[in-house]
Amino acid sequence: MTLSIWRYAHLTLALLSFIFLSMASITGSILAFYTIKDNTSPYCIHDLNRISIAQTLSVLQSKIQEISELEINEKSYVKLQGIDRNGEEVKGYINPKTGDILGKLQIAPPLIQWVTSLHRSLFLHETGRILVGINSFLLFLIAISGGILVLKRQKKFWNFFSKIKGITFSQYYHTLFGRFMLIPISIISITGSYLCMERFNFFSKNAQKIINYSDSFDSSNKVLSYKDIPIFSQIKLSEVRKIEFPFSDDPDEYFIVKLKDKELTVSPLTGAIISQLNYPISKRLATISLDLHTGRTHVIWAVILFISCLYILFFIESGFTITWKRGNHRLKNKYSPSESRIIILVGSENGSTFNFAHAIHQQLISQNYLSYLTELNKYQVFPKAEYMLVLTSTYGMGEAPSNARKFETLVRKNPQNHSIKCSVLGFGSKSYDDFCLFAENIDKQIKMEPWSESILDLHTVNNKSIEEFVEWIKKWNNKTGIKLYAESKFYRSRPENVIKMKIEEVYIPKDTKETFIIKINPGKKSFTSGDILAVYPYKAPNERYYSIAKVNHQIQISIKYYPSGLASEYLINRNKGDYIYGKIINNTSFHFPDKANKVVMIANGTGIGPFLGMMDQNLKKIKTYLYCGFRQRSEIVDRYRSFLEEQINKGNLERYNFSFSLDSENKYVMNLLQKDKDFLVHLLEEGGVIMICGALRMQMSVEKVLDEIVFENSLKKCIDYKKNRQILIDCY
Ligand SMILES: Cc1cc2nc3c(=O)[nH]c(=O)nc-3n(C[C@H](O)[C@H](O)[C@H](O)COP(=O)(O)O)c2cc1C
Repeated sequence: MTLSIWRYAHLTLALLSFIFLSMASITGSILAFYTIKDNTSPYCIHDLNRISIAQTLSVLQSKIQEISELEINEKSYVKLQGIDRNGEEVKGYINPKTGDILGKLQIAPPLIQWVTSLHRSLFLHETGRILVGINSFLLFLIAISGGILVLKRQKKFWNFFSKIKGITFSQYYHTLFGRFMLIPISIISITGSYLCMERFNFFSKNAQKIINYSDSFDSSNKVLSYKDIPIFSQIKLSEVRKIEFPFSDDPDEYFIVKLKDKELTVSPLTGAIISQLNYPISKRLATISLDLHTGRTHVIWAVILFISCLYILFFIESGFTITWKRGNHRLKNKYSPSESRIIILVGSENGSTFNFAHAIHQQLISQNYLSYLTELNKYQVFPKAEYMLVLTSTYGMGEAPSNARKFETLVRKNPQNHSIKCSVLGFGSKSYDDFCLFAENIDKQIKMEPWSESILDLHTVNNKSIEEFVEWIKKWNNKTGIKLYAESKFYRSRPENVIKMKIEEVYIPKDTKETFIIKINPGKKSFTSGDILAVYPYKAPNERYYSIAKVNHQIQISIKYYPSGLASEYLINRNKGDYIYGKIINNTSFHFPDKANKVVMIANGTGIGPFLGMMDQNLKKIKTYLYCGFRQRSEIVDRYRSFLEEQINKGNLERYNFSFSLDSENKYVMNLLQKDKDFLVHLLEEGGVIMICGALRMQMSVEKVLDEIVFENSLKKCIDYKKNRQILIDCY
């Protein structure tokens, strides 16, 4: 329960501030990078803590006639203003040990000034600063809630940095890096918030303490040399912010020495401290905050800040990936809970248990079982249920995942009115003491219900083991007589680059479903006719390849239906609006040759599929001819025919010839080729291209015919034309 509260808090805070945080991280990383560059500049003096004010001033005395100001900035650059021995103005960075001028004063480049303003106030002045302050604080809360989530995940405080168990890629790295970045990100956010509050005078600035010392001097006193002023020998340059020098020998003129924590007024005649102004603690904290927030004082810290900014961007990305994956298991059911015979109830925090449940549900639906899939929290009375499958993970100290917390109460409140065959499958990790404890608890509870008929003992799956899951499938199949796939390979995770694609149309002819057409929207994925679509039925790793056509920016596939074929059975049972998983494979060796003078397309059956797209894409109006063999005249052949007529009207196709092997004509595509042999021979001689798509047997017969007719007229054979890419083949 508490895990979820923190998770929602973490997510809500991230949602509230992610735009700001993205901007702040990008600008922050640029500023940190600039600071790193600045901190490694030759003006930067690293051992200021070894040089006293007196040493530097004594060295400068020999070179500079009059010093008006010496300033040491946060990057440890020593800046001097004065007049040299030739009466020229000096304004630049110096080496405090030698007194040499290192270079002229610099200001930040305009881009950095622009980025700084954006980072500090979003160009919105005071309002912007308030927004920045609020979001900094939100970042702090995100870091804290994230830290608590890690603690909850690792269970014990001393396990905070131990191995992370049982989670997905994004979660693993989100947690792993989150632990290390917790401290720097907390510091960035606290200091950012503090600087905002300080800017708006949240803290008292009156806590200044002024101490006056009496100073006795007589008018005969001369200005002391720097080394004789005791405080100058005591204070190191690392302590100094600025020294303002007296304008003349006037006894009312003093050195103003501004240090990190106080300001001293020092008499040049006696060397005595005339007054001391202690800065309020809030100002000192503001300086420390600025040092920590900007990394201006230490290059290593600036590097850590730079890395932290980049990690904040990573956390935003990975955090949203985790959330998206969790939300990606929204349920779409074909049947209602009241009519369904098989009820699958899922308890899952991070979605992996849903993947197993989906695999079962989809198989049941495609075998025409009335299956209903929902979360354990949506438990209700299922009047027609025969089977109930409960798949659930365990979290925390044997607690329920968040979508299963109400289940125990709901079961008590909603007794089923007839007997249901139940079985519970627990998902967990043996690295936790309470392995699958929640599944165990609900298994006991369900078994006690009078309506439940337990058909299997509780079965557990450690670390999402597919083998252990399949063991359960086998047992369940045996008990129920229902045949779910009982091989591990069906449940392995999908290969890379597989995307979800929406089905736009499933065209099943009324006369025979031997061949059907499916249209799919691949989203933004680019492709062309002749490419291949690998389809993954039930998200299983077994893939089935189809040559695709691009028609109206959609994938169009002509599919031969095999009643027990995994993929064709799966696809014929999809509906418009369903999603399938697939991968588009670029098949350059079978793209339309748009530089050829003429193209002949030879196909049989569904091999016509990619050619339909190629002619539709024939914008250059290359003379194209189609020869295609079918078994018999049918509705789908008529559909092809009307598409081809359209293409002829558009000028994309010159002509087409069909043959029907089971008709009275009893002709094959090879017969069509024989008839047009002169045309084909000329076409090849003139550099035209022949493309062949369809069954392997047809390919072999076509090649044989081509060899015969070509051999009569030239010395070349198919193999030679294949080599110079005048014959292109995609057969299966
Ligand atoms: C924070 C956290 C706590 C977990 N606690 C337990 C536990 O107490 N017992 C257990 O058997 N498994 C535990 N697991 C492992 C999960 O139950 C296991 O990885 C499961 O397959 C996740 O399923 P899901 O992705 O559907 O949520 C825990 C995992 C995480 C990340």
